[in-house]
Amino acid sequence: MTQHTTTRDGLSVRGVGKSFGSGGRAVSVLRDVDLEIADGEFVAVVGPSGSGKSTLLNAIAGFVEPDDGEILVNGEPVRGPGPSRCVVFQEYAIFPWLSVRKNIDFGTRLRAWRGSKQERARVTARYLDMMGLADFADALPKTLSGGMRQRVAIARAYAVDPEILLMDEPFAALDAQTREQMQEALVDINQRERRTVLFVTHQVEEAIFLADRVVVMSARPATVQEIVDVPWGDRRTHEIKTDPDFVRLRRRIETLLRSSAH
Ligand SMILES: Nc1ncnc2c1ncn2[C@@H]1O[C@H](COP(=O)(O)OP(=O)(O)OP(=O)(O)O)[C@@H](O)[C@H]1O
Repeated sequence: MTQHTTTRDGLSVRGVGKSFGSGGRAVSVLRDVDLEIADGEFVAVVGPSGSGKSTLLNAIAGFVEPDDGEILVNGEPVRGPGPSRCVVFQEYAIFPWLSVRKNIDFGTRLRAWRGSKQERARVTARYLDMMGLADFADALPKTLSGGMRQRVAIARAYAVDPEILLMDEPFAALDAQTREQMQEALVDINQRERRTVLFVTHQVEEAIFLADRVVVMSARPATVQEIVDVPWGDRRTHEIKTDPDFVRLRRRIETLLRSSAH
């Protein structure tokens, strides 16, 4: 990857390309992907199935090394996984042997914590409360529903306080009703603790409901087809999903996706 000297808050993805395999079997997955996400912005990524959304997220996380281009977090090139980025996966990536409280407390341990033990306990209690987990603080993950486990994963990710939160279809395994509750919980925590978030989803409705901007990827090799602004700021309750402006935006993005899938 080429070196870059620009320093800027947030995430810069510049000219990123990635292929898997070699020779005649090489599959080009990402091509010339450019994306700038400002500090504190919530950006959703949608695209046809198999287009490379997870590959882009994994490249930003540092799990996948791009062949071309560069990725910068606050001006620092990404060279592998690191504490500036924290990933929330579809599967519940929380420690099964730790209680809910200890899982979240682990998040506060991961940051370069300078406060006292009592302060750390207060921070953990705040995240337990924010994600509606206070009554389950001493429970083990196996005793919780899928939605509650994802609440723990999200609370822990916010407690880690990385520069960027990367969420890869975190609600895909949940039933429709739980998914809506989780969307609201995420809106709520993010309105209180504004973070830089990149959120990959299949659902256009979810993307518009959560994000400040929606990045529409093309079919493979994926590139950024269009970036759509979502104009309703913090006005995000489920009623908005039936608002004519919401429906219009959803249809527009769905049409873009249909036109790019081949
Ligand atoms: N490590 C890998 N080795 C080989 N091929 C891979 C690897 N990771 C991803 N791919 C391929 O890259 C393509 C894009 O995959 P990716 O998971 O990034 O797409 P996606 O848009 O997130 O898919 P979906 O919408 O189905 O979740 C797929 O064809 C996949 O098989």
